[in-house]
Amino acid sequence: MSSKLRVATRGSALARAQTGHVVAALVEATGIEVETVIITSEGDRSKESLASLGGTGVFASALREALVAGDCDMIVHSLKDLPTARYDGLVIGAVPLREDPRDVLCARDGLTLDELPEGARVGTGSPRRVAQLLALRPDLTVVDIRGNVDTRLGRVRDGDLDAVVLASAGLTRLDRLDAASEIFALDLWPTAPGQGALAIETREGDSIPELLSIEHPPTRTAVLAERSVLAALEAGCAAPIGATATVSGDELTLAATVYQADGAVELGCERSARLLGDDIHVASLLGEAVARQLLDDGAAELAPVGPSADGGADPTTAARWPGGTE
Ligand SMILES: NCc1[nH]cc(CCC(=O)O)c1CC(=O)O
Repeated sequence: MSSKLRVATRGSALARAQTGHVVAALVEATGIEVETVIITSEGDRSKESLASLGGTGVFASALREALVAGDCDMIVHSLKDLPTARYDGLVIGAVPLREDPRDVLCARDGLTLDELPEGARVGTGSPRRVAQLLALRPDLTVVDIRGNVDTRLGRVRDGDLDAVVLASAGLTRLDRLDAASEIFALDLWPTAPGQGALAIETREGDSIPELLSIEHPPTRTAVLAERSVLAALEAGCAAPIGATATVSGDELTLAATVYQADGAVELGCERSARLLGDDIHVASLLGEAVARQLLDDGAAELAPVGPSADGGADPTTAARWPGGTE
């Protein structure tokens, strides 16, 4: 690799902030020179729903094409937005220490979920968050919203919504965690596989030793277990699934929950495994075991997951499951 690294990112404030943190850490640890390249994708430009743009990966594909073409050496992604399927010729070159994986409520007047008035309007574009909100507060009016973090917070500030649900990690990276009025505990409110974590994607076969300085193996192991559930359920980033894994000593624990779209029914499964050398292998096996248990318990009947879910082409599935994303 040349002595200068070119790091690509989406242009949103959140993407630029998280890339800035990665670049600062790389420079501080290794002294290497880093250039940041901003790439605008169809997902950033379009106001269409993400499902109509092709769903999973609309943000990642323009960046990945640039990486494959050699226009940059690495990409900084939000791990939860990265499709689980392998992309030919690319690998996850580093996974840094994860930020807080929890979701938060950002409500007017500092209100908590319990304190929101009956029928309050709460914005989110994520089917998981819709189901979680309705499971706890079936009376709420959930409003499908898109846009960056600032736009979403603006709709509460302007009085158009009573609250929005956002990731703590994104707010922290934008220095806006002050907008949070309640933090949801993970055992009550598991979040998206990979939430709070970043993925540094590189070309397979490239050697970039500087990345070792920001790699955090327990985070890689945990997010791999979470993503392995998603992959084994054959679900995408828009599926109403929460998954949370933690590494404590040599023990990996994974809890996953699949929701019915309206939050009226949910299925959970939690398992642990000992990490004995090949962490990556253990993590993917644990994810598969949890997914198999969820399918045995009827996950495919609750949500469009598993081999019978064909990506929304079935009109009954599409009707049950409005497009959206995390
Ligand atoms: N798809 C949007 C997105 N992708 C990553 C984050 C937050 C940061 C993270 O989870 O790493 C967000 C915003 C949100 O969900 O509130």
